[in-house]
Amino acid sequence: MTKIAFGSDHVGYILKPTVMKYVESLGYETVDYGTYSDKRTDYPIYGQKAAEAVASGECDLGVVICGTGVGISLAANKVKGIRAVCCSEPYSAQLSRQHNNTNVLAFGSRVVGSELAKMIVKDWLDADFLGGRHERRVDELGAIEDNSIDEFKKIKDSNAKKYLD
Ligand SMILES: O=C(CO)[C@H](O)[C@H](O)[C@H](O)COP(=O)(O)O
Repeated sequence: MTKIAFGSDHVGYILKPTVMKYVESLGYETVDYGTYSDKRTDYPIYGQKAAEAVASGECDLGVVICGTGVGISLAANKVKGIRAVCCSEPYSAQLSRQHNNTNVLAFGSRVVGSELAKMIVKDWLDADFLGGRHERRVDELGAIEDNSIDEFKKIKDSNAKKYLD
């Protein structure tokens, strides 16, 4: 069963249980990496926890929530191997999976209500990475992260079959 890591700060905590319950109703397993109350705390802590669960393979994907989604998405993206998207509508969520192979979704409980949050999560989870030319670009993101972009460009310029699209 696909396992989804959840993380939030105190503001995202307001929306998190509703979204977790909905994701479970879709047939996914969920794991809550905190925070576990509305006591003021800091989003980087929980963005990192959820992102590391995805990066390590402990979970398959992650959903992180703060006030706007911005701060906690920034935190998640600091973890190697994480491609976190912050969005407030389903279209970007879907395309972020199809084109960018995102593995963490972020949004803000001060920005979206529970019903729109459910739509965003469902469209994100339902979408699949399209590969092809998009794979080259995602690999390029990884090369930047690994500080190996020069090596990557050699592979790309060699017209490696993988990147002919
Ligand atoms: O919404 C945010 C901007 O990214 C943060 O993630 C926090 O949720 C927000 O800054 C918390 O604000 P508070 O005034 O400390 O409750």
